[in-house]
Order: sequence, then structure tokens, then C-alpha cells
Amino acid sequence: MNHASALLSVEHLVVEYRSGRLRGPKRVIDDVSLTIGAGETLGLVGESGSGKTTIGRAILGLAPVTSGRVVLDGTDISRLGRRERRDRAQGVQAIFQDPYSSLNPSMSIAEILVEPIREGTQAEKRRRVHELLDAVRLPSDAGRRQAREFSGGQRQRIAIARALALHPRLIVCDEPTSALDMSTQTRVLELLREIQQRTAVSYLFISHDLGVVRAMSDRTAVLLGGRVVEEGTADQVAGDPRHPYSKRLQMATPVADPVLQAQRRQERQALLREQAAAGVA
Ligand SMILES: Nc1ncnc2c1ncn2[C@@H]1O[C@H](COP(=O)(O)OP(=O)(O)OP(=O)(O)O)[C@@H](O)[C@H]1O
Repeated sequence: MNHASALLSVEHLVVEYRSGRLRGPKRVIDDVSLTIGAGETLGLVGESGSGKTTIGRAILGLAPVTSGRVVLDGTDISRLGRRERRDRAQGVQAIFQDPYSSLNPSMSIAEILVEPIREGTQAEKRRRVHELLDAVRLPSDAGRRQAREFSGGQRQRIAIARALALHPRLIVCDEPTSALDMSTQTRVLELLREIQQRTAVSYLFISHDLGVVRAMSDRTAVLLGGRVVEEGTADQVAGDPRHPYSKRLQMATPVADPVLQAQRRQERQALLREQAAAGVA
């Protein structure tokens, strides 16, 4: 996909943080370019510290953009002030790994869902809360309760409902199921897919788990040390990775079959020995 036809394009993004006074700034994102089309999911995979969250935060206006651009529908949103961003970039929303920390414990679920909605009568807002709860398969009486009364999976559904409140074009999903057990994870991922089929929302799907990224994404970008080292279709990157680092991620992906898992472990150790001998980082 070229930049012109993308819903969102990240162009030559550089993010630097100030480190100690004597040392120069620390570059955590180094010339990253990505595109996401309408209704498409781009997976972003890499180990802890590779910069996945920082890219998501730069798209959301929460990380400092040192240079480069974040273009949504033809407009550079990377340097908007808070107010301008609210008006021009409300089509970009987020869900994070730990929904509980972002759900205000003193508010009811209905209050949380209605908070970002600025227009409409009370009756219209109530109707919208019911629609949102229905969209994430929560009962309508959930609106009267508080976040602490819900399980981790249900809280993530509430966070998804809140992200949907303003009819977003793109949702940054930052490790949305990493804190959930396997069966809850599967149900939340199914819900995200179902919502995408219904609304044609785009996702930037961030995870350290190549298997989850493959299941969710159309294309995958692999991040290492703040740089994209490989990008391709989700099946190619997970099934036939080209870069040695992507191969290591592939080997580290958990598989259900214990025999295959043991075989993978041996292959991974052999690959690591081979790469260490060849001096690959
Ligand atoms: N506010 C900050 N100030 C300074 N350094 C930061 C800041 N935020 C992130 N970093 C650094 O940027 C690098 C990338 O962090 P980031 O959280 O984006 O990685 P990640 O791939 O999302 O990792 P994880 O999966 O552990 O969240 C790390 O070295 C981190 O220490």
C-alpha cells in the first residue's frame, strides 16, 4: 500500500528521549515508516523494549515526535495541541493491556462509556450506552455497575466499548490480551475481529507474541531496537520469516502440541548457537 491510499501513515518517525545530562538523547524509534489501510490490521511484533508501545503512543499523540510525521487521512496529527487533537484525531482510539488502570473506579460503566460523547440528548446517550454494551456482548444492566465488579476479560470488553464510543477509524491495540488466560484471550480476539468485520475499523495490533499477531493481522512489521527489520503478510512473516530476529521470534511462539514444542525448543537452541557463532545480535 502506498502512503496516499493509507488511512494512517507513519513516515520516517524518530522518537528520542532525554537521558542523562552528559549523554545525548536516547533514540528509541529510528526512522520507522508504516501504513495502515481502512479496515486493515497491521501487526507490530517485537520483544520487550523494541519500541512497540512508543510507536503506538506517538500515533496517539502521547510520545514526543522528534522528526517524521503521523498522517491520518492526509493530515499530519503528530504535532497537534490537545484541543486540536480532540477535534481532528478523535478517530484514533486505544486499548491497553491493563484495562483496569484506565477505567475510573469511582464511575459507573455507563458514565465511563458516555464520558467522551459530547453531542446528543440524555436519551440518545443512554441508547448509545446500550448499543456499546451490546456491541461487546455485555448485558445492558452492566452500565449500572462499576469496573471492579467485572473480571479481566469483561473489563477489556468495557475498554473496547469505550474505544468504540466515538466511532473510531483506527484503534491502537497495545497487548490487549497479554494479561488474560488463554480462553478469555481467544474470546476477546474473536470480539475484536467481529467488530472489525462490522465496522471496518483499522487496528494497529501490538504484541510480543507472533502467533497472536498472525491470527489477528493482515500484514506484520517486526521491530528490533526501534527499527523495522522485516515487513510482510502476516502468514509470510510468521510462517516463513526472512530476518534472523524474526526467525527467533517464530521459534519462541508457543505451540499447543508438546512434541512440536520440544522440537521447536531444540531448533531454537540450535539457531541461537548458529547465530551466536555468526555474530548476529
Ligand atoms: N518516557 C520514556 N523516557 C525514556 N525512555 C523511554 C520512555 N518510554 C519508553 N522508553 C524507552 O524506550 C524503549 C522502548 O520502549 P517501549 O515501551 O516502546 O518498548 P516495547 O517494545 O513496547 O516494550 P514492552 O513490550 O516491554 O512494553 C525502551 O528502551 C524504554 O526504556
